[in-house]
Amino acid sequence: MTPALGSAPAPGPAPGPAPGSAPAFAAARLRVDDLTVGYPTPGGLVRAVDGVSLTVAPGDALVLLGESGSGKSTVARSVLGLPGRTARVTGRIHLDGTDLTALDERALGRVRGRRIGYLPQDPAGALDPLRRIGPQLVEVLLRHRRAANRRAAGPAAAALLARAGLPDPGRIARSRPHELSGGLRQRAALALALCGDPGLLVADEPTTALDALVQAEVLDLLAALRAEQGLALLLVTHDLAVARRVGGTVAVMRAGRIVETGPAGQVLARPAHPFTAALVAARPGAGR
Ligand SMILES: Nc1ncnc2c1ncn2[C@@H]1O[C@H](COP(=O)(O)OP(=O)(O)OP(=O)(O)O)[C@@H](O)[C@H]1O
Repeated sequence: MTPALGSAPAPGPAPGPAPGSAPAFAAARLRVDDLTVGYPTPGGLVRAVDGVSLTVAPGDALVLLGESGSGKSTVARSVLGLPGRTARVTGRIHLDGTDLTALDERALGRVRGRRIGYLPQDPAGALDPLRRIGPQLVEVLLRHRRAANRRAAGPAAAALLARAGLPDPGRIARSRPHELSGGLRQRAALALALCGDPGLLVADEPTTALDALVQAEVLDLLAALRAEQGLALLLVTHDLAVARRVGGTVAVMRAGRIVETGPAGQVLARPAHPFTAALVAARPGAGR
């Protein structure tokens, strides 16, 4: 991970220079510059994201860490080109040099799924509950032209399930989502997210619904995909233990801004910003 860029500091005591706040990495897979997202409400414009800049290089991870309502998911949804119909968005989002903010909805649709994979918290949001897993994967593989025909797509789907760490891919392919445990379902959702062979995976609280052991397995799988395939990972979490396990760079968000950014071990062990220190103090042990 390149050092991510921090945004303007939040109100409060000056934290000093944030660890790792170096210039943007030229070869960043994802580069977000001065992103601001507002939503009109009867009471005025709510600024969900306020001047966020960050980079994620191939094989690296950036964890957006913060409490509920700090704007993490809005950053993730904006990268996916889905900030919401009423959103007022300014700033730039570049993926491998392409300015996503300049694309129309049709072109963005091609980027989503193919160049950016999405792993939601709840696999039910990704998987059709009525259909078997295998045909769902086959359909997406064909749509993304990752398989020449249905006959070739079957083995490709099985390979994806294996790549997502699923034992006995044949059985999983024949299963419907409700027949699987939560951990297996999340891995199947990951296989679906990988169908387009994306360079970037956006994962929003991907392990929050899982028990600790399965959570660790899924996070380790994401680490393996980064290491082995150069997948870039943008992961949203409110959980310090998750941020610690993912490693890479942590960007701490508060009230729409990044208040501190740097290597996970450093930020969580020796927070420079009082807000990060308070987060760490509230969860003793999670940062270590
Ligand atoms: N479509 C929308 N319309 C109006 N306000 C929105 C919309 N989406 C998000 N917000 C507001 O933006 C702020 C940030 O929300 P966001 O979901 O990004 O936070 P978060 O850090 O991901 O929190 P959580 O973990 O609870 O989802 C909140 O105040 C939220 O109410």
